[in-house]
Amino acid sequence: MTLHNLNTPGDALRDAVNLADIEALGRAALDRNALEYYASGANDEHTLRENRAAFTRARLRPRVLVDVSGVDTRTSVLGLPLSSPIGIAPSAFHGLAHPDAERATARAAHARDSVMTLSTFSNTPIETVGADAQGRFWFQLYLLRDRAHSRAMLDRAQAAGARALVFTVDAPYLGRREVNERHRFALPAHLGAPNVASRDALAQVETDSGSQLANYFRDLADKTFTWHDLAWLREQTPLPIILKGILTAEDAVLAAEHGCHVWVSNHGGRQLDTAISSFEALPEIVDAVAGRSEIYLDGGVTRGTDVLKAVALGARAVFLGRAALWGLAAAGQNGVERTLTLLEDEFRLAMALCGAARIEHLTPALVRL
Ligand SMILES: Cc1cc2nc3c(=O)[nH]c(=O)nc-3n(C[C@H](O)[C@H](O)[C@H](O)COP(=O)(O)O)c2cc1C
Ligand SMILES: CCCCC(=O)C(=O)O
Repeated sequence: MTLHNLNTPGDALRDAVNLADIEALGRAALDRNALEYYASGANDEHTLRENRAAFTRARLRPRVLVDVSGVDTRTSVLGLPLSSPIGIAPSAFHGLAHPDAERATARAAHARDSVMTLSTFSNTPIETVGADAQGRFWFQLYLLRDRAHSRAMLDRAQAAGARALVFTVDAPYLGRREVNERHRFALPAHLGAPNVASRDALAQVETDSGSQLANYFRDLADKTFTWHDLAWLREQTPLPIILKGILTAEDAVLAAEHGCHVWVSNHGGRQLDTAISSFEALPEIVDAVAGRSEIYLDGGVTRGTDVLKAVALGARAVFLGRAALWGLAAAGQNGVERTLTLLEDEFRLAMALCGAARIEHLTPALVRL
């Protein structure tokens, strides 16, 4: 196994005491093109900031004099055991962060008993990542206008050991990340999107105006898909389906009625600016789903107390978008592992200080919104 530690000395990674320290290391390792792609949100980035602010506003109501000599953070998602309710959200193009790209992320997820969600737009083919993740991965689908191609990706994902299909529903078009428009974000020539297109096809995408990615995605993605079409998707794969990008009780009810699990997300503030934070959307969704489906959340999770608050309010697990990317940029597999470990340790301590020794003890009474 190659371990590239290109930019961050091992000491600096070891000395990182929180995810903000790792973010600083990750940012320092990236060039402007990659950094702006990872960091940006849509338009004025209100939702991007609000995802964090909402967690901070919520206050904890800790219980005391509980035996917390042994705190157990373990849980499961769709039957897959996890060391803690922390997974990795799908993000495109891990090759911008590190030469080991998605392979490093997958190995980290496996090593830490977590789960990685592999983006349709990975720089590494599904099969390679599947081998590294050893069953600890879900596949994220962007439905392409070419349905046969979409179907083929689902078959490949299942054959590679994916345990669920994460169907992203908040991005018929990409949101406008203005800094990417201004600086014409483009995928470097050495990286491809092998699940989706040949390098030649990518090279032909117009780069003279705006973000190459937004231009490319506009032609590729299916924008016609509705709730009625979910029956079609259901027929294409036996995997459990998770709808990623749900923000309202109304849509959560529809998701549950269609037999889907619910991933509460505003895409890290990259799609509809001023959309509600995922943490604030969570309670009405938990109420509406009423136990019919599993509920996950992403957006702004960087502290153990964030994990605790989301789980207390009914999320089965939370997922890391940028936090995982900063770890990957900082030090490849080691960096992602360190990110997961630090957050899990913070979560364990937060549980202990809340008087909760088991995941089942995390209830809404611990949180004042
Ligand atoms: C650089 C980047 C690329 C992303 N690519 C995808 C993607 O390919 N598919 C997808 O469903 N979501 C994608 N997302 C959204 C993430 O899955 C997730 O919803 C979001 O990053 C969570 O917010 P956080 O970054 O604050 O943790 C991407 C996010 C970022 C930052
Ligand atoms: C065409 C890849 C889209 C990736 C994505 O979802 C994002 O940049 O937020």
